[in-house]
Amino acid sequence: MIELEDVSHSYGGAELLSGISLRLQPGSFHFLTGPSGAGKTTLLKLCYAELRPSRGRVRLFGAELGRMDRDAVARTRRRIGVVHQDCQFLDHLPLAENVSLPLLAAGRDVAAESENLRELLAWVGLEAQTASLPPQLSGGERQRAALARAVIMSPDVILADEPTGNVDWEMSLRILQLLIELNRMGKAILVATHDLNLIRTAKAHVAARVLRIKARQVLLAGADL
Ligand SMILES: Nc1ncnc2c1ncn2[C@@H]1O[C@H](COP(=O)(O)OP(=O)(O)OP(=O)(O)O)[C@@H](O)[C@H]1O
Repeated sequence: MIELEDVSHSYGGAELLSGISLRLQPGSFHFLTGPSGAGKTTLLKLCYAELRPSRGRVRLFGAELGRMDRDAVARTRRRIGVVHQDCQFLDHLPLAENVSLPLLAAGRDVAAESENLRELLAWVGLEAQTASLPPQLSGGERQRAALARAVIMSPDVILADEPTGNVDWEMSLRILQLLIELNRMGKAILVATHDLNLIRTAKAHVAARVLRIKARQVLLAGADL
């Protein structure tokens, strides 16, 4: 679904990621870990074509990114749901409208999908907060809203950047459970996280691979994690 082949990325001439090869297949579950500043967010951005690599090839659903025009990239990105590290909501719009923004951006009839939206918000446990503005939400509520927004287009792949960054352990487990449910529906999941306890807990429930960024490379972590 998403394939990186010998990909490198530089910011301002300094190479951050070097010769990365990675393949996210349907139904796979990956964690991506590594020290702060190692390039986890950058790698996710390469996976959803927010960034183009300085070198190497990115293939999305079989099509080579370098050969896609802007429309094709936009269409392809709808198949990838992203949970951003800082959630990125529009603070003046109620939660339900924020979550349905991807539908609007794709030109879909939001009113016709209100039942799906209601079900999705119930699934993440936010049915009582639909009219709340983002600044009125707790960290855990924001993270679950970000997850709902990431999946509203029924993507095939979900990329989550520190989805449990600012929440307590109980809420981390709840968010993990939602990601595991999505994986059981057949979606490929990639979660960038610092939280090794979260990874260990997940591995008891799902066959997850752990990738670690070290010295500009991505390595498959051992079973000791
Ligand atoms: N647009 C940019 N221009 C220049 N440098 C950047 C840019 N984006 C990120 N960087 C730098 O690249 C490095 C990696 O950043 P990135 O956000 O990918 O790391 P990360 O592993 O996700 O970090 P964290 O765990 O702290 O979120 C950092 O040193 C950062 O300052």
